[in-house]
Amino acid sequence: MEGGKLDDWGSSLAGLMFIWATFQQFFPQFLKDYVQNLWYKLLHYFKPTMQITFNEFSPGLYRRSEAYTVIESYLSSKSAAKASRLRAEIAKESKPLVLALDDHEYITDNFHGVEVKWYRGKQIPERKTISWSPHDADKRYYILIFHAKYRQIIAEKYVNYVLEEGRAIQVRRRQRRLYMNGEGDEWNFAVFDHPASFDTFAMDPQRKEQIVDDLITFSQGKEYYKKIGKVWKRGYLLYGPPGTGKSTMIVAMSNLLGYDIYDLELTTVKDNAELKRLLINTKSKSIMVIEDIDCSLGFTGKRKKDKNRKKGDNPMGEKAKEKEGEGDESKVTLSGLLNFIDGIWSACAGERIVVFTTNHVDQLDPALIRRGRMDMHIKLSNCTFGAFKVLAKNYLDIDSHPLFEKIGELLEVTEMTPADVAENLTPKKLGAAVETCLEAVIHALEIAKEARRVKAQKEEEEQENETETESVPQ
Ligand SMILES: Nc1ncnc2c1ncn2[C@@H]1O[C@H](COP(=O)(O)OP(=O)(O)OP(=O)(O)O)[C@@H](O)[C@H]1O
Ligand SMILES: [Mg+2]
Repeated sequence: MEGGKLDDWGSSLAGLMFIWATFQQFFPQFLKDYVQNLWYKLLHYFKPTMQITFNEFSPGLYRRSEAYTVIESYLSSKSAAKASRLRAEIAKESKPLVLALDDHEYITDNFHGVEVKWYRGKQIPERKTISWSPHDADKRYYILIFHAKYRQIIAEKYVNYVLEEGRAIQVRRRQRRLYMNGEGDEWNFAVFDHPASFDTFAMDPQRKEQIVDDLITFSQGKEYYKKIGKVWKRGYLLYGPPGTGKSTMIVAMSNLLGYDIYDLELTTVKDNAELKRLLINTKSKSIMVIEDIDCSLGFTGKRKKDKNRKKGDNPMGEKAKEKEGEGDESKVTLSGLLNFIDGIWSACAGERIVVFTTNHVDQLDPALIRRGRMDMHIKLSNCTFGAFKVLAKNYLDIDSHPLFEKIGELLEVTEMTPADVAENLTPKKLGAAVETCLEAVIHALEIAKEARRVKAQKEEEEQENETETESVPQ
């Protein structure tokens, strides 16, 4: 038989098989098995196809198979455009419906020019008694059908591609979680839906772009990290005065990459062993956050080389020293924390970001923030004119205004955090005019400018007094 004819026959048979699959539930099991076997033999004779089945439940396992759920997510992204019968599901509260392939339906997909077919089947077990076991429920499966000559590319590359894409879709759709450590080595979590994003984050646009690029490069760097032999993780140190957006940026990072956040409260961690157990209990695609690292804990033990430090030479600053005196609330040591960040155990869940925040970067032990541990140091500063424009767009939906010039001038000579500017931009009455909000910012900036002038004058006077006292002979 000619190749083309053979293919036509094969396609017709494949079509018949799908019709059979739709009605098979009305026939006894032995007949179903027999017909199915015959079908595949005939199909293979006319068109040398291959197929891979992915079952919903693997024998002996009560959980749905991961491959099945990942394939389901992948196919749902294709189904809306290609399949004719769809199921509608709600993936996340207040999010649009997800359309997925219906039972006994198939769609085609294309991978580098190779056409494959996916079929979603359902097996209905013969029920004699009522049962709650998932093993006795309808069992579904996906069959991937392709021409035998593409065996290598499909089995080796396409299947992996589908699994990776499917996982990425799952991450985008899932509800983000904010984990907190409580008693012992358990994490408690809350579902997390914070709207902060890099689009609305106020900072110098170029620096912002660098940070976003860095994060995206990291999240797509699986192969790169493997190639250079490094654990797939990256550290960011966010530092700057209170109210400059450190915590907000962490949320923006999580929303950008779809990662969960683990907010680690070091002061409640008993010792290094507990810290290690907490680490093991985390999942990948996450951001591990330690806020205010400078006052998170007083280290009761130090790394060997630290033993020679003089008393009072505590690397973690005054607050840490106070804590050290408070007894043995937490016995986590600096070396315990360093191990946590990049010891052998840190590799237990790849694709992880570690973020430290601090208001006093100069008080941190250099070992803690050296490159390799904290790869990118991000300084968050008082509001610049560029940052103000982002806030004005967020809060008042304006790109320009005659009052902008005055605000720009004032921002150059005085300091105000983005948090304060944002508060002044917030309309205090429903329907408040844009001018009123901008004038509130100008007013606040003028007060800050005056306060700064008075402070500078006072300092100058004090200095003059000191100089005079020094020059008066005793
Ligand atoms: N750069 C910014 N862009 C947009 N909003 C900001 C920015 N900085 C601060 N804000 C606003 O100010 C509020 C306080 O900011 P945030 O809590 O992120 O500051 P922080 O640097 O973490 O302060 P702290 O050091 O006190 O923890 C946020 O709710 C946010 O709305
Ligand atoms: Mg904060």
